[in-house]
Amino acid sequence: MLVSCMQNSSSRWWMHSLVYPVFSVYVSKCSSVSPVQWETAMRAVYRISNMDPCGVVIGSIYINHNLAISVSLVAVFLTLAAVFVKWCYGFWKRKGVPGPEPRLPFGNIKDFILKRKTLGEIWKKIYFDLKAKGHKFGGVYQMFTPALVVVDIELVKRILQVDFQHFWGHGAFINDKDNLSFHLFNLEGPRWKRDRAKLSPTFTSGKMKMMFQLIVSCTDELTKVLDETSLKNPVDIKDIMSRFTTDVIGSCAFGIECNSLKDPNDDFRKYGRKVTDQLNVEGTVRQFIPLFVPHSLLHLINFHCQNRSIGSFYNRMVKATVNYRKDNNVVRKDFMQLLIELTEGEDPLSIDDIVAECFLFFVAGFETSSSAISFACYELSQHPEIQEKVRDEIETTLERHEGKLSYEAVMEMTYMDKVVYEALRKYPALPFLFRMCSKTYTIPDTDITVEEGTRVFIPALGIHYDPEFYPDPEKFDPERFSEENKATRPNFTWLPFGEGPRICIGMRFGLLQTKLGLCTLLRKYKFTLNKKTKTPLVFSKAGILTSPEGSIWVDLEGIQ
Ligand code: HEM
Repeated sequence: MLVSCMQNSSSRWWMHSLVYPVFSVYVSKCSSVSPVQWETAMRAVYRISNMDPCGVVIGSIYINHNLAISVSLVAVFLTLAAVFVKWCYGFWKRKGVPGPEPRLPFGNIKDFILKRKTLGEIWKKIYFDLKAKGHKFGGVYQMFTPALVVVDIELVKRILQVDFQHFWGHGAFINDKDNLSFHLFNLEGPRWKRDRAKLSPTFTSGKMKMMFQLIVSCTDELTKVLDETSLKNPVDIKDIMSRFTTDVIGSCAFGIECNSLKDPNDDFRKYGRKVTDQLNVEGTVRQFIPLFVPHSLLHLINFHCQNRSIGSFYNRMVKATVNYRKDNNVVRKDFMQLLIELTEGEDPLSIDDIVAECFLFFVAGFETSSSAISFACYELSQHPEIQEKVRDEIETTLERHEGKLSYEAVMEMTYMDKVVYEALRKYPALPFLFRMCSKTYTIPDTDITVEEGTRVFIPALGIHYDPEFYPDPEKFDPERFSEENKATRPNFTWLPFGEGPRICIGMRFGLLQTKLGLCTLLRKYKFTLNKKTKTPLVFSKAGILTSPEGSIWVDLEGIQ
């Protein structure tokens, strides 16, 4: 049988490639025949069967012995890979956790990798699918890595707040050799706790009041630029507001006038865009690598989350400002001053810490606030009655304050608050929150454990569009945030700033600059949506932050 099979030319090379090497080792292991004796015997078989021991001929093609071995190795490798993938994708099933079926090789994020959906939209869909089946959480896979998606609001609260000691990090990558990565968002454990406690007093309402005039100075420039650009309608509101918030953060965190409103190509804006612009391929790829590549490997290759030119720019900028202020006894009412004070006294921050925090304030502060202003403009431009109402509120409030835009006046604009809160509900800058499990956790009322090192996602966008909490969720309705309506919803259902001990430390500042940007625009102009804006809005698939594809274009009409 063996010989007749070998004499059949089409099956011969398979016998040759697969059976010979495996069989020879097997026989020599299981019997007293040595490999050399087995080799000699096989050569005899080849001679009888007319086969060439260095290769075989199929039709007119000669296949070398080495190639045959390679093919067999590939076959073995593919079999092992298939077993491995099945085992990986069985992780949640083995634990009894429900979830959508993963697909090779992207797991559950294929549409994101292929740029068909944002990551926020993917977790939102999974949230609704799980909720429809009555599940409180579900297991998903980012490529091959298992992660948990939380649906139940009680469990959201536990993870973000009550059981925080099990989930106190974002699971970010920190490179010891890159001082830019040692900022609050990335830090975990005792170091995060220490820095958070040190930085929190920097963001009290007293400190916001202190910095208020610095922001107002930037609104003066915003007014000028709006006056110039309104002559050539339509206006790219996202671009102008990004330049405005860049100037605000530049002034408050770095103590410099960066003038990106005047000069869109200013260095500060240029580097800011390098970090956050979702069209910057290198920046986007660097953002995602730590999500998918094991951190041990990233340490090995000394991976930097930012291009090194960005690191040098911010290091140079902050160190020069700190030295200048120290040498010349300059004191300014801004974040930089408060940070410099933290380099003195007990357990001081180092200059590298300050560079990292300034960098974070900039990155976390300008894009998030400018997109909040832009999305609010998008909605207001389509709801003239709401636009009119908030404008009226600004005017009547300012009348009470002798026409002066003061901190107290802005704090009294409660309808403006509702408009901004509703815009942040519909368009949260970060459409999902994430935590890394730092200590094995048993999900309450189950025997399911979440292991240390598992990423947990809270689908904020899903929660914000859940009709159980926000009926008719697509509708822009600021009244959802009246005191009576807020009281009907559970806590942890409005998450644009996160929640729990890791809630956005700059929330007050972010809201303040958002409201001031809107005030400046609303006082001088009525605005409507220009048809250059894609409606319904399409979101950019490139990065993590919620950002419109293209931009938001409005037509401005001056108010006499
Ligand atoms: C509308 C504006 C803003 C939005 C929507 C926003 C949103 C967020 C979100 C969602 C988080 C993550 C919270 C979590 O994981 O639970 C966060 C964290 C953070 N944000 Fe903001 N942010 C804004 C403005 C700012 C500003 C202006 C600053 C600083 C000047 C800032 C500094 C930070 C910092 C330092 C963290 C990390 C906190 C920590 O991990 O302890 N943010 N922000």
